[in-house]
Amino acid sequence: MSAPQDILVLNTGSSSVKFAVFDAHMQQRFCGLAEGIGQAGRIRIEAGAGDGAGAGAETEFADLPDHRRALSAVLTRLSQQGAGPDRLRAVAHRVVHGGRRLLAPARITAEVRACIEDCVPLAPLHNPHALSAIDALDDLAPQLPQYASFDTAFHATAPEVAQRYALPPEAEALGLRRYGFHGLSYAALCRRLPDISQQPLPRRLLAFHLGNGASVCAILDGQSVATTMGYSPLEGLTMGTRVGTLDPNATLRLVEDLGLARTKDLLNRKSGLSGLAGGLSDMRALDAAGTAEARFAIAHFCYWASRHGHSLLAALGGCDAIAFTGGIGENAPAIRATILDSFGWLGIAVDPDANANNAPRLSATSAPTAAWIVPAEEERQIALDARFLIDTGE
Ligand SMILES: Nc1ncnc2c1ncn2[C@@H]1O[C@H](COP(=O)(O)OP(=O)(O)O)[C@@H](O)[C@H]1O
Ligand SMILES: CC(=O)OP(=O)(O)O
Ligand SMILES: [Mg+2]
Repeated sequence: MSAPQDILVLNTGSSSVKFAVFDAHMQQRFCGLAEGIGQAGRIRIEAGAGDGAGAGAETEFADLPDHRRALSAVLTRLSQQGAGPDRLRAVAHRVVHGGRRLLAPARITAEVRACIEDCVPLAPLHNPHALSAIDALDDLAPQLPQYASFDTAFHATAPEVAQRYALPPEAEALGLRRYGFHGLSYAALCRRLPDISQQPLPRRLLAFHLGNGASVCAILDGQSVATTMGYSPLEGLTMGTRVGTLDPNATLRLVEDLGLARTKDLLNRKSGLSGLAGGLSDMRALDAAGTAEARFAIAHFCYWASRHGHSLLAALGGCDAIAFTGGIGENAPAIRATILDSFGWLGIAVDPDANANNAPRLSATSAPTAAWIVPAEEERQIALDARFLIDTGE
Protein backbone atom coordinates (compact mmCIF):
# COMPACT_ATOMS: atom_id res chain seq x y z
CA MET A 1 0.00 0.00 0.00
CA SER A 2 1.34 3.48 -0.87
CA ALA A 3 2.02 5.96 1.92
CA PRO A 4 -1.12 7.70 3.16
CA GLN A 5 -1.62 11.14 1.61
CA ASP A 6 -4.90 12.44 3.01
CA ILE A 7 -5.04 15.59 5.12
CA LEU A 8 -7.73 15.87 7.78
CA VAL A 9 -8.72 19.47 8.50
CA LEU A 10 -10.37 20.32 11.81
CA ASN A 11 -12.11 23.65 12.30
CA THR A 12 -13.06 23.68 15.96
CA GLY A 13 -15.59 26.37 16.76
CA SER A 14 -17.17 27.32 20.04
CA SER A 15 -19.96 24.75 19.74
CA SER A 16 -19.06 22.76 16.63
CA VAL A 17 -16.28 20.85 14.93
CA LYS A 18 -16.24 21.22 11.14
CA PHE A 19 -14.03 18.75 9.32
CA ALA A 20 -12.89 17.88 5.81
CA VAL A 21 -10.55 15.31 4.27
CA PHE A 22 -8.46 16.20 1.19
CA ASP A 23 -6.52 13.71 -0.94
CA ALA A 24 -3.06 14.17 -2.50
CA HIS A 25 -4.61 16.12 -5.41
CA MET A 26 -6.51 18.38 -3.02
CA GLN A 27 -9.82 16.82 -3.99
CA GLN A 28 -12.18 16.86 -1.05
CA ARG A 29 -13.08 13.27 -0.10
CA PHE A 30 -15.35 14.03 2.87
CA CYS A 31 -16.66 16.94 4.82
CA GLY A 32 -19.00 17.36 7.72
CA LEU A 33 -19.86 18.88 11.01
CA ALA A 34 -20.39 17.84 14.61
CA GLU A 35 -22.62 20.50 16.14
CA GLY A 36 -24.67 21.19 19.25
CA ILE A 37 -21.74 20.20 21.48
CA GLY A 38 -22.87 20.37 25.11
CA GLN A 39 -26.54 20.30 24.01
CA ALA A 40 -28.44 17.99 21.65
CA GLY A 41 -25.55 16.88 19.43
CA ARG A 42 -25.69 15.97 15.72
CA ILE A 43 -23.06 14.72 13.31
CA ARG A 44 -23.26 15.17 9.55
CA ILE A 45 -20.83 13.55 7.15
CA GLU A 46 -20.90 13.86 3.39
CA ALA A 47 -18.72 12.34 0.69
CA GLY A 48 -17.22 14.62 -1.97
CA ALA A 49 -17.14 18.39 -2.13
CA GLY A 50 -20.16 18.97 0.11
CA ASP A 51 -21.95 20.73 -2.75
CA GLY A 52 -24.73 18.17 -3.05
CA ALA A 53 -22.88 16.33 -5.84
CA GLY A 54 -21.39 13.80 -3.40
CA ALA A 55 -22.93 10.63 -2.03
CA GLY A 56 -25.59 12.39 0.06
CA ALA A 57 -25.20 13.71 3.56
CA GLU A 58 -25.83 11.40 6.51
CA THR A 59 -26.96 13.12 9.68
CA GLU A 60 -27.40 11.39 13.02
CA PHE A 61 -28.01 12.46 16.58
CA ALA A 62 -25.15 11.78 18.96
CA ASP A 63 -24.28 12.35 22.59
CA LEU A 64 -21.64 15.11 22.38
CA PRO A 65 -21.11 16.42 25.92
CA ASP A 66 -17.79 18.08 25.07
CA HIS A 67 -15.35 18.74 22.22
CA ARG A 68 -13.22 15.67 22.98
CA ARG A 69 -16.20 13.35 22.61
CA ALA A 70 -17.26 15.20 19.45
CA LEU A 71 -13.83 14.71 17.93
CA SER A 72 -13.77 11.04 18.81
CA ALA A 73 -17.23 10.61 17.21
CA VAL A 74 -15.97 12.36 14.05
CA LEU A 75 -12.90 10.08 13.86
CA THR A 76 -15.10 7.00 14.33
CA ARG A 77 -17.39 8.07 11.46
CA LEU A 78 -14.38 8.78 9.21
CA SER A 79 -12.85 5.37 10.04
CA GLN A 80 -16.13 3.70 9.08
CA GLN A 81 -15.84 5.45 5.69
CA GLY A 82 -12.23 4.33 5.19
CA ALA A 83 -10.77 7.72 6.10
CA GLY A 84 -9.52 7.01 9.62
CA PRO A 85 -6.22 8.14 11.17
CA ASP A 86 -4.30 5.26 9.50
CA ARG A 87 -5.10 6.83 6.09
CA LEU A 88 -3.82 10.28 7.03
CA ARG A 89 -0.60 12.06 6.06
CA ALA A 90 -1.33 14.93 8.45
CA VAL A 91 -3.93 16.76 10.49
CA ALA A 92 -4.34 20.51 10.01
CA HIS A 93 -6.16 22.77 12.44
CA ARG A 94 -7.81 26.14 12.31
CA VAL A 95 -6.46 28.10 15.26
CA VAL A 96 -8.32 31.35 15.75
CA HIS A 97 -5.66 33.28 17.68
CA GLY A 98 -1.95 33.15 16.92
CA GLY A 99 -1.07 36.33 18.82
CA ARG A 100 1.97 38.35 17.74
CA ARG A 101 4.30 35.41 17.25
CA LEU A 102 2.37 32.98 15.04
CA LEU A 103 2.03 34.94 11.81
CA ALA A 104 2.21 32.10 9.29
CA PRO A 105 1.00 28.49 9.10
CA ALA A 106 3.24 26.21 11.16
CA ARG A 107 3.90 22.61 12.09
CA ILE A 108 2.74 22.11 15.65
CA THR A 109 5.78 21.55 17.83
CA ALA A 110 5.87 21.80 21.63
CA GLU A 111 6.90 25.46 21.20
CA VAL A 112 4.05 26.27 18.80
CA ARG A 113 1.59 24.51 21.08
CA ALA A 114 2.81 26.63 24.00
CA CYS A 115 2.30 29.82 21.93
CA ILE A 116 -1.27 28.73 21.10
CA GLU A 117 -1.85 28.10 24.80
CA ASP A 118 -0.49 31.57 25.63
CA CYS A 119 -3.23 32.98 23.38
CA VAL A 120 -6.10 31.22 25.22
CA PRO A 121 -7.02 34.37 27.20
CA LEU A 122 -7.28 36.24 23.89
CA ALA A 123 -9.77 33.79 22.31
CA PRO A 124 -11.45 31.92 25.17
CA LEU A 125 -14.30 30.57 23.02
CA HIS A 126 -12.00 29.14 20.35
CA ASN A 127 -8.33 28.39 21.22
CA PRO A 128 -9.02 25.92 24.08
CA HIS A 129 -11.04 23.69 21.74
CA ALA A 130 -8.32 23.70 19.09
CA LEU A 131 -5.81 22.69 21.78
CA SER A 132 -8.04 19.89 22.98
CA ALA A 133 -8.27 18.56 19.39
CA ILE A 134 -4.48 18.84 18.95
CA ASP A 135 -3.89 16.95 22.23
CA ALA A 136 -6.49 14.29 21.48
CA LEU A 137 -4.86 13.51 18.12
CA ASP A 138 -1.43 13.52 19.71
CA ASP A 139 -2.63 10.85 22.16
CA LEU A 140 -4.34 8.83 19.45
CA ALA A 141 -1.73 9.04 16.69
CA PRO A 142 1.48 10.55 18.10
CA GLN A 143 3.43 9.92 14.87
CA LEU A 144 1.00 11.96 12.74
CA PRO A 145 2.31 15.47 11.96
CA GLN A 146 -0.05 18.26 12.89
CA TYR A 147 -0.18 21.76 11.41
CA ALA A 148 -1.97 24.96 12.32
CA SER A 149 -3.23 27.94 10.32
CA PHE A 150 -4.14 31.11 12.17
CA ASP A 151 -7.12 33.41 11.65
CA THR A 152 -5.13 36.37 12.93
CA ALA A 153 -2.20 35.94 10.51
CA PHE A 154 -3.88 37.52 7.45
CA HIS A 155 -4.19 40.85 9.28
CA ALA A 156 -0.50 41.15 10.20
CA THR A 157 -0.12 43.35 7.09
CA ALA A 158 -2.39 46.09 8.54
CA PRO A 159 -0.43 49.24 9.43
CA GLU A 160 0.53 49.82 13.05
CA VAL A 161 -1.97 52.67 13.31
CA ALA A 162 -4.77 50.17 12.53
CA GLN A 163 -3.44 47.55 14.95
CA ARG A 164 -2.81 49.74 18.01
CA TYR A 165 -5.46 50.81 20.48
CA ALA A 166 -4.86 54.27 21.91
CA LEU A 167 -3.57 52.69 25.12
CA PRO A 168 -0.34 53.28 27.05
CA PRO A 169 2.59 50.83 26.81
CA GLU A 170 1.60 48.77 29.88
CA ALA A 171 -1.64 47.75 28.12
CA GLU A 172 0.21 47.03 24.88
CA ALA A 173 2.55 44.78 26.91
CA LEU A 174 -0.48 42.68 27.88
CA GLY A 175 -1.10 42.03 24.20
CA LEU A 176 -4.01 44.47 23.94
CA ARG A 177 -3.87 45.07 20.18
CA ARG A 178 -6.32 44.81 17.31
CA TYR A 179 -5.44 41.42 15.78
CA GLY A 180 -8.48 40.76 13.58
CA PHE A 181 -9.99 37.36 12.74
CA HIS A 182 -11.63 35.33 9.94
CA GLY A 183 -8.26 35.62 8.18
CA LEU A 184 -8.42 32.11 6.69
CA SER A 185 -11.77 32.96 5.17
CA TYR A 186 -10.42 36.24 3.75
CA ALA A 187 -7.29 34.52 2.40
CA ALA A 188 -9.50 31.93 0.69
CA LEU A 189 -11.72 34.71 -0.69
CA CYS A 190 -8.70 36.45 -2.25
CA ARG A 191 -7.61 33.14 -3.78
CA ARG A 192 -11.06 32.26 -5.16
CA LEU A 193 -12.47 35.59 -6.38
CA PRO A 194 -10.26 35.81 -9.52
CA ASP A 195 -11.46 32.30 -10.58
CA ILE A 196 -15.09 33.20 -9.94
CA SER A 197 -15.00 36.64 -11.57
CA GLN A 198 -12.54 35.72 -14.34
CA GLN A 199 -10.79 39.01 -13.52
CA PRO A 200 -7.73 39.95 -11.46
CA LEU A 201 -8.41 40.53 -7.76
CA PRO A 202 -9.93 44.04 -7.40
CA ARG A 203 -7.42 46.53 -5.99
CA ARG A 204 -9.72 47.94 -3.28
CA LEU A 205 -11.93 45.15 -1.98
CA LEU A 206 -14.38 45.31 0.92
CA ALA A 207 -15.08 41.76 2.14
CA PHE A 208 -17.95 40.83 4.47
CA HIS A 209 -17.65 37.52 6.37
CA LEU A 210 -21.16 37.09 7.75
CA GLY A 211 -21.67 33.89 9.75
CA ASN A 212 -22.29 33.30 13.45
CA GLY A 213 -19.23 35.45 13.96
CA ALA A 214 -19.19 38.39 11.55
CA SER A 215 -16.56 40.87 10.41
CA VAL A 216 -15.59 43.11 7.52
CA CYS A 217 -12.10 43.43 6.06
CA ALA A 218 -10.56 46.15 3.91
CA ILE A 219 -8.27 44.39 1.43
CA LEU A 220 -5.85 46.47 -0.64
CA ASP A 221 -3.90 44.65 -3.37
CA GLY A 222 -4.72 41.33 -1.69
CA GLN A 223 -3.57 42.38 1.78
CA SER A 224 -5.57 43.25 4.87
CA VAL A 225 -5.23 46.93 5.79
CA ALA A 226 -8.06 47.13 8.34
CA THR A 227 -10.72 44.91 9.87
CA THR A 228 -13.57 45.27 12.33
CA MET A 229 -12.65 42.59 14.90
CA GLY A 230 -9.96 43.59 17.36
CA TYR A 231 -8.29 42.09 20.42
CA SER A 232 -10.80 39.25 20.37
CA PRO A 233 -13.60 38.11 18.02
CA LEU A 234 -16.05 40.19 20.08
CA GLU A 235 -15.48 43.61 18.52
CA GLY A 236 -17.20 45.09 15.49
CA LEU A 237 -20.47 43.92 13.96
CA THR A 238 -23.59 42.70 15.72
CA MET A 239 -23.15 38.89 15.66
CA GLY A 240 -25.16 35.76 16.45
CA THR A 241 -24.48 35.85 20.18
CA ARG A 242 -21.61 38.38 20.45
CA VAL A 243 -22.30 42.01 21.21
CA GLY A 244 -19.93 43.69 18.75
CA THR A 245 -18.48 47.10 19.58
CA LEU A 246 -19.50 48.36 23.03
CA ASP A 247 -18.38 51.35 25.04
CA PRO A 248 -15.75 49.99 27.50
CA ASN A 249 -17.49 51.89 30.30
CA ALA A 250 -20.63 49.85 29.60
CA THR A 251 -18.51 46.70 30.06
CA LEU A 252 -17.13 48.04 33.34
CA ARG A 253 -20.66 48.79 34.52
CA LEU A 254 -21.70 45.23 33.73
CA VAL A 255 -18.72 43.83 35.63
CA GLU A 256 -19.67 45.97 38.64
CA ASP A 257 -23.27 44.78 38.56
CA LEU A 258 -22.98 41.17 37.37
CA GLY A 259 -19.40 40.16 38.13
CA LEU A 260 -16.76 39.02 35.66
CA ALA A 261 -18.02 35.55 34.76
CA ARG A 262 -21.60 36.63 34.04
CA THR A 263 -20.41 39.64 32.05
CA LYS A 264 -18.19 37.42 29.88
CA ASP A 265 -21.08 35.07 29.28
CA LEU A 266 -23.50 37.90 28.54
CA LEU A 267 -21.23 39.67 26.04
CA ASN A 268 -20.07 36.50 24.24
CA ARG A 269 -23.08 34.20 24.36
CA LYS A 270 -26.22 36.14 25.20
CA SER A 271 -25.88 39.35 23.19
CA GLY A 272 -25.97 40.15 19.48
CA LEU A 273 -28.98 38.83 17.58
CA SER A 274 -29.73 36.49 20.47
CA GLY A 275 -29.84 39.34 22.97
CA LEU A 276 -32.10 41.43 20.76
CA ALA A 277 -34.47 38.66 19.74
CA GLY A 278 -35.18 36.66 22.87
CA GLY A 279 -32.52 33.99 22.43
CA LEU A 280 -32.70 33.46 18.65
CA SER A 281 -29.19 33.73 17.22
CA ASP A 282 -29.58 31.86 13.94
CA MET A 283 -30.51 34.08 10.97
CA ARG A 284 -32.82 31.42 9.50
CA ALA A 285 -34.68 31.12 12.81
CA LEU A 286 -35.02 34.91 12.99
CA ASP A 287 -36.37 35.02 9.46
CA ALA A 288 -38.88 32.29 10.24
CA ALA A 289 -39.95 33.91 13.53
CA GLY A 290 -40.88 37.17 11.78
CA THR A 291 -41.69 38.92 15.09
CA ALA A 292 -41.08 42.64 15.65
CA GLU A 293 -38.03 41.89 17.79
CA ALA A 294 -36.63 39.44 15.22
CA ARG A 295 -37.06 42.09 12.50
CA PHE A 296 -35.36 44.68 14.71
CA ALA A 297 -32.44 42.29 15.35
CA ILE A 298 -32.01 41.77 11.59
CA ALA A 299 -32.19 45.54 10.99
CA HIS A 300 -29.54 46.03 13.70
CA PHE A 301 -27.31 43.43 12.04
CA CYS A 302 -27.58 45.13 8.63
CA TYR A 303 -27.20 48.67 9.98
CA TRP A 304 -23.98 47.88 11.84
CA ALA A 305 -22.57 45.77 9.01
CA SER A 306 -23.08 48.79 6.77
CA ARG A 307 -21.73 51.34 9.27
CA HIS A 308 -18.62 49.37 10.08
CA GLY A 309 -18.16 48.53 6.39
CA HIS A 310 -18.32 52.23 5.53
CA SER A 311 -15.73 53.07 8.19
CA LEU A 312 -13.27 50.72 6.45
CA LEU A 313 -13.58 52.66 3.19
CA ALA A 314 -11.38 55.30 4.84
CA ALA A 315 -8.59 52.72 5.03
CA LEU A 316 -9.13 51.68 1.39
CA GLY A 317 -9.50 55.15 -0.13
CA GLY A 318 -12.43 53.96 -2.25
CA CYS A 319 -13.88 50.65 -3.33
CA ASP A 320 -13.70 48.65 -6.55
CA ALA A 321 -15.65 45.62 -5.32
CA ILE A 322 -17.62 44.20 -2.40
CA ALA A 323 -17.65 40.47 -1.64
CA PHE A 324 -19.79 38.38 0.70
CA THR A 325 -18.90 35.08 2.32
CA GLY A 326 -20.06 32.96 5.32
CA GLY A 327 -23.42 31.32 5.98
CA ILE A 328 -25.37 34.59 5.93
CA GLY A 329 -23.25 36.29 3.28
CA GLU A 330 -23.67 33.38 0.88
CA ASN A 331 -27.32 32.52 1.52
CA ALA A 332 -29.35 35.51 2.70
CA PRO A 333 -30.45 37.71 -0.28
CA ALA A 334 -32.47 40.19 1.81
CA ILE A 335 -29.53 40.92 4.12
CA ARG A 336 -27.13 41.35 1.20
CA ALA A 337 -29.63 43.63 -0.58
CA THR A 338 -30.01 45.88 2.48
CA ILE A 339 -26.24 46.18 2.93
CA LEU A 340 -25.56 46.71 -0.78
CA ASP A 341 -28.32 49.32 -1.07
CA SER A 342 -26.56 51.33 1.63
CA PHE A 343 -23.48 51.41 -0.63
CA GLY A 344 -25.61 52.51 -3.60
CA TRP A 345 -23.82 55.90 -3.65
CA LEU A 346 -20.69 54.01 -4.80
CA GLY A 347 -22.53 53.14 -7.99
CA ILE A 348 -23.32 49.53 -7.12
CA ALA A 349 -26.33 48.33 -9.09
CA VAL A 350 -27.66 45.09 -7.60
CA ASP A 351 -29.12 42.63 -10.09
CA PRO A 352 -32.23 41.47 -8.13
CA ASP A 353 -32.48 38.11 -9.90
CA ALA A 354 -28.81 37.32 -9.37
CA ASN A 355 -29.13 38.29 -5.72
CA ALA A 356 -32.29 36.23 -5.19
CA ASN A 357 -30.54 33.21 -6.71
CA ASN A 358 -27.30 33.62 -4.73
CA ALA A 359 -25.47 33.95 -8.06
CA PRO A 360 -21.76 34.68 -7.75
CA ARG A 361 -22.02 38.05 -9.54
CA LEU A 362 -24.56 40.23 -7.73
CA SER A 363 -24.08 43.48 -9.63
CA ALA A 364 -24.95 44.50 -13.17
CA THR A 365 -21.89 44.19 -15.43
CA SER A 366 -21.94 47.94 -16.17
CA ALA A 367 -21.80 48.99 -12.48
CA PRO A 368 -18.59 50.83 -11.48
CA THR A 369 -18.30 48.86 -8.22
CA ALA A 370 -18.88 45.11 -8.56
CA ALA A 371 -20.42 42.81 -5.93
CA TRP A 372 -19.73 39.09 -5.57
CA ILE A 373 -20.48 36.02 -3.46
CA VAL A 374 -17.47 33.84 -2.70
CA PRO A 375 -18.09 30.56 -0.86
CA ALA A 376 -16.13 30.38 2.41
CA GLU A 377 -13.36 27.84 1.94
CA GLU A 378 -11.61 27.90 5.29
CA GLU A 379 -11.03 24.13 5.33
CA ARG A 380 -9.44 24.08 1.85
CA GLN A 381 -7.26 27.06 2.79
CA ILE A 382 -6.02 25.21 5.89
CA ALA A 383 -5.34 22.05 3.85
CA LEU A 384 -3.45 24.08 1.20
CA ASP A 385 -1.33 25.68 3.93
CA ALA A 386 -0.50 22.24 5.40
CA ARG A 387 0.20 20.73 1.96
CA PHE A 388 2.63 23.58 1.25
CA LEU A 389 4.46 22.96 4.54
CA ILE A 390 4.60 19.21 3.87
CA ASP A 391 5.90 19.75 0.32
CA THR A 392 8.56 22.17 1.50
CA GLY A 393 9.65 19.75 4.23
CA GLU A 394 8.63 21.90 7.19
N1 LIG B 1 -30.39 30.15 3.69
C1 LIG B 1 -30.02 30.94 4.67
N2 LIG B 1 -30.64 32.12 4.90
C2 LIG B 1 -30.29 32.93 5.91
N3 LIG B 1 -29.29 32.65 6.76
C3 LIG B 1 -28.63 31.49 6.58
C4 LIG B 1 -28.94 30.59 5.54
N4 LIG B 1 -28.10 29.52 5.64
C5 LIG B 1 -27.30 29.75 6.71
N5 LIG B 1 -27.62 30.94 7.27
C6 LIG B 1 -27.07 31.54 8.49
O1 LIG B 1 -25.65 31.51 8.52
C7 LIG B 1 -25.25 31.55 9.91
C8 LIG B 1 -24.16 30.51 10.12
O2 LIG B 1 -23.09 30.82 9.29
P1 LIG B 1 -21.76 29.94 9.27
O3 LIG B 1 -20.78 30.68 8.41
O4 LIG B 1 -22.09 28.56 8.92
O5 LIG B 1 -21.39 30.04 10.80
P2 LIG B 1 -20.10 29.74 11.64
O6 LIG B 1 -19.62 31.09 12.08
O7 LIG B 1 -20.57 28.88 12.75
O8 LIG B 1 -19.08 29.08 10.73
C9 LIG B 1 -26.49 31.29 10.75
O9 LIG B 1 -26.98 32.50 11.27
C10 LIG B 1 -27.45 30.73 9.71
O10 LIG B 1 -28.78 30.96 10.04
C1 LIG C 1 -13.07 34.09 14.82
C2 LIG C 1 -14.52 33.87 14.74
O1 LIG C 1 -15.30 34.75 15.04
O2 LIG C 1 -14.90 32.70 14.27
P1 LIG C 1 -16.40 32.17 14.09
O3 LIG C 1 -17.08 33.15 13.20
O4 LIG C 1 -16.22 30.84 13.43
O5 LIG C 1 -16.99 32.09 15.46
MG1 LIG D 1 -17.26 30.40 10.67
